[in-house]
Amino acid sequence: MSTTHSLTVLKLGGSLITHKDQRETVDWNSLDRACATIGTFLGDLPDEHRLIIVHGGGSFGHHNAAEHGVSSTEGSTDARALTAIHHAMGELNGAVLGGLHDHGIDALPVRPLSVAAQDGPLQFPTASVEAMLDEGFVPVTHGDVVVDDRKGGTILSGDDIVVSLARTLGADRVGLCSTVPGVLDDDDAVISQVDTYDDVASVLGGSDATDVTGGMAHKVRQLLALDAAAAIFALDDLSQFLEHGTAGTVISGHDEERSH
Ligand SMILES: Nc1ncnc2c1ncn2[C@@H]1O[C@H](COP(=O)(O)OP(=O)(O)OP(=O)(O)O)[C@@H](O)[C@H]1O
Ligand SMILES: C=C(C)CCOP(=O)(O)O
Repeated sequence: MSTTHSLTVLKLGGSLITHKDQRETVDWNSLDRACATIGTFLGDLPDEHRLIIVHGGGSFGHHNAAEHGVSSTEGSTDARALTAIHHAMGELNGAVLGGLHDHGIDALPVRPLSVAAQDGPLQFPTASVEAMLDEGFVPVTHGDVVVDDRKGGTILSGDDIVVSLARTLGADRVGLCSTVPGVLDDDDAVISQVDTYDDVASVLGGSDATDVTGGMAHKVRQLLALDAAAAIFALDDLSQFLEHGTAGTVISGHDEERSH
């Protein structure tokens, strides 16, 4: 892909676009607000700016995966169960695509189970994503089931896909939009910058809701392993992130040793 294009990888968190504590329930209001904000931004964009959207599982993926005992570390060889989890993620992907289309965004689905493999490191081929970007589409991919070396199928977090795509395609901006305004300290104040995992290890937890991929601690670990600066923020700051590339908590630096 030509390096003259600026690329943003944005994750819409499952906590944001679903009611994570209610099985398979889309948060239509938040989803529509996010899509409207993205639509406004893309409407103002010069042609050379490109966007990839990744979404999480929320009450679609995590509930299904937990019921079947599948997580990012616990695999299953039950094809019916793995298909059910993948199917639930497809329903949520359809809702996200619909919301984006409603706001004039030329979004197309990319289903990870069909293209990715967890063979030690994640293998996520990008030919289809790059072709979509080249043709002016917005690829929309998501956390999913992935076939994992010697484990059957495990759960691939959208956060891992963000990092993989950002690294492979050399993203300029990386953002995770969730329900929290950033990484919070013990007093619930937003920590503006994180440079090492140890800086924030004591305040990091999982997710308040059912979550099989590790919640906030996993996000920070993953983003620290990325060369590009990344941001974690809430919906109110989505517009600022899209326009300026920073919002909420900025995670910077290549803290690879501590990120594994
Ligand atoms: N120090 C912290 N600061 C902010 N949130 C934290 C912290 N520690 C744990 N959390 C939890 O992390 C959650 C966000 O992670 P979660 O994985 O639910 O987000 P998401 O990406 O929107 O959802 P999904 O994983 O379904 O895509 C918050 O709702 C909060 O419960
Ligand atoms: C639980 C499934 C299937 C996807 C998890 O993706 P995440 O919500 O980004 O961690």
